[in-house]
Amino acid sequence: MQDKDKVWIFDTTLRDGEQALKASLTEDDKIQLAHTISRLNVDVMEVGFPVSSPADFRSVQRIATEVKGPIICGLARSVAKDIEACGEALRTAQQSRIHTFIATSPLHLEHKLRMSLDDATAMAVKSIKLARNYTDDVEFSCEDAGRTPHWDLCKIVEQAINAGASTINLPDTVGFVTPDEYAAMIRHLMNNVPNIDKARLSVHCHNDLGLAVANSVAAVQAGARQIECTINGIGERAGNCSLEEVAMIMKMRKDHLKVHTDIKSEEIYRASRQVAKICNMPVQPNKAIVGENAFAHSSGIHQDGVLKAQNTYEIMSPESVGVPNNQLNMTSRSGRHVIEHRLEELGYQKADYDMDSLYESFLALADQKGTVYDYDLEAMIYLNQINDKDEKYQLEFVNSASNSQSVASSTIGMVIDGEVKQEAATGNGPVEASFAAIERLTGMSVEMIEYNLEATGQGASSLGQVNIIAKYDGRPYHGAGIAADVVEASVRAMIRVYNLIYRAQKVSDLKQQRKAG
Ligand SMILES: CC(=O)SCCNC(=O)CCNC(=O)[C@H](O)C(C)(C)COP(=O)(O)OP(=O)(O)OC[C@H]1O[C@@H](n2cnc3c(N)ncnc32)[C@H](O)[C@@H]1OP(=O)(O)O
Ligand SMILES: CC(C)C(=O)C(=O)O
Repeated sequence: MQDKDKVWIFDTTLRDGEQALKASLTEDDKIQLAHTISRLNVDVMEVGFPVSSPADFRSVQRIATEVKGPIICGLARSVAKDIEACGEALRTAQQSRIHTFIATSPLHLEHKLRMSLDDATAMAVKSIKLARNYTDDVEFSCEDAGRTPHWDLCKIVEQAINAGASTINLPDTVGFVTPDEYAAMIRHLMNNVPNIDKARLSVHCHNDLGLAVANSVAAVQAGARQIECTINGIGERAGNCSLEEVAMIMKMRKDHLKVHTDIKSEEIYRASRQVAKICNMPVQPNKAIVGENAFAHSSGIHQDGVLKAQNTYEIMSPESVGVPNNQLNMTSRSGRHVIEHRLEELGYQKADYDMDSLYESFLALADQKGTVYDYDLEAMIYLNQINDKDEKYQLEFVNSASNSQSVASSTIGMVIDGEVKQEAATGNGPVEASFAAIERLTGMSVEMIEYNLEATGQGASSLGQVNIIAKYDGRPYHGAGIAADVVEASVRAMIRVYNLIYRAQKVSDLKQQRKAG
């Protein structure tokens, strides 16, 4: 018995998503991503366009052999050689689908394909029949359906279903239509194609006007039961409908939409991080569901609300999408409640500090540097003021050398407690060599958690900004450095980290003394 309220999730991260990447993914990258996507419990996974290159053919073939669970799908134009390559690449899959397509809009027919709708229909029918020799599961897409007259869609879709297609996809290829128009198109087909009950209707939306998710939801409300989407919304141009967003909309608004998916939402965050990393496509911080700020609260009124009842400002729990916890960022927009809460978590009682004066120092520091971290809070309690000018470690000079034929070397000069000292070290690159020299100078070794380099400005006047998160004794420290030279910017960021560690050690000594006394 078919579950009429289930919306199939068709992931196309490795096909449409991959089309948008600057650097190609290796076969191993694709296998790794395919396993991750299958853990999400998607229904179908489109993993490539086998005819397009020998490497794509091989990776589809490997995924078909190695990845179990979802239906493995490949894309093919409505031409015999594409279908044959696709069928061959998918041969070893437990369940396979051939997805074939042809454009149907007057614009694409006239200028791109240079043929009539009847000719395109004949090619589609022939291809679907050929595809059925390889698998019973054939999907047909009317490319640019969003700009195709509805009655034209009806004609080709009816014939495609008669030829053996069991999924009919109506893509808004260029992200042009609005949700009400898209819903009307779905309804038109449902009401006017006589054999429509023999196929599942699918949607594939692009995000050129930022409507991919809204259009997909509108189509589901109108009766579509498959959404094509990608993790983090990656894809051609402005991308595709984002998998995590539609999956969570269906989950969080089941009360209203009355449909569901089989997505294991707790796997979303891991998948998003992996796609961002392997595809080298960072996620914008304010991206819904998976952005760095999606579960971060930065203003006092929100933080106070969340501390009193999490759902005041969180419509879903971070754990439900696999994010370990929410974040209460301490900034100049924070209030006293969150500071008190954080200090309580760190083991402090109200009697340990005077909130009014602490809050004053907090605001001054937050205005100056943005985010205030735990070690800053503790330093405010134990040290009357945080004066960055007389820090323990100060950079005197960086002298690094690197070339493509040998290891890099670096000599760092630092003023430590007023005395100039220098050390040299080697490494795989000048940054690594510099960090090794700093380690020698300070006698302390840190564990690098994150290293981020960004260029600010353009051309000759551009600056490198380096942000580092490094752990020492189990605690993360954040350092930033800016300089025209990226090695120097890295060194400055790392020295900042060492100064914070030194300050935290001083605080810890004072803590011990206070306890003892
Ligand atoms: C909307 C989408 O995302 S569709 C998928 C887009 N993905 C890709 O294009 C990635 C894979 N593509 C490729 O590797 C190559 O473009 C190939 C192998 C498919 C074709 O390469 P080439 O033969 O060199 O052709 P090229 O890409 O320059 O042009 C496309 C040809 O396919 C035709 N074509 C386009 N779509 C279709 C279709 N659905 N069915 C049949 N023919 C089509 C075009 O009209 C053009 O034909 P022409 O050479 O007779 O003018
Ligand atoms: C091939 C189809 C499904 C497509 O990618 C599009 O129309 O955007």
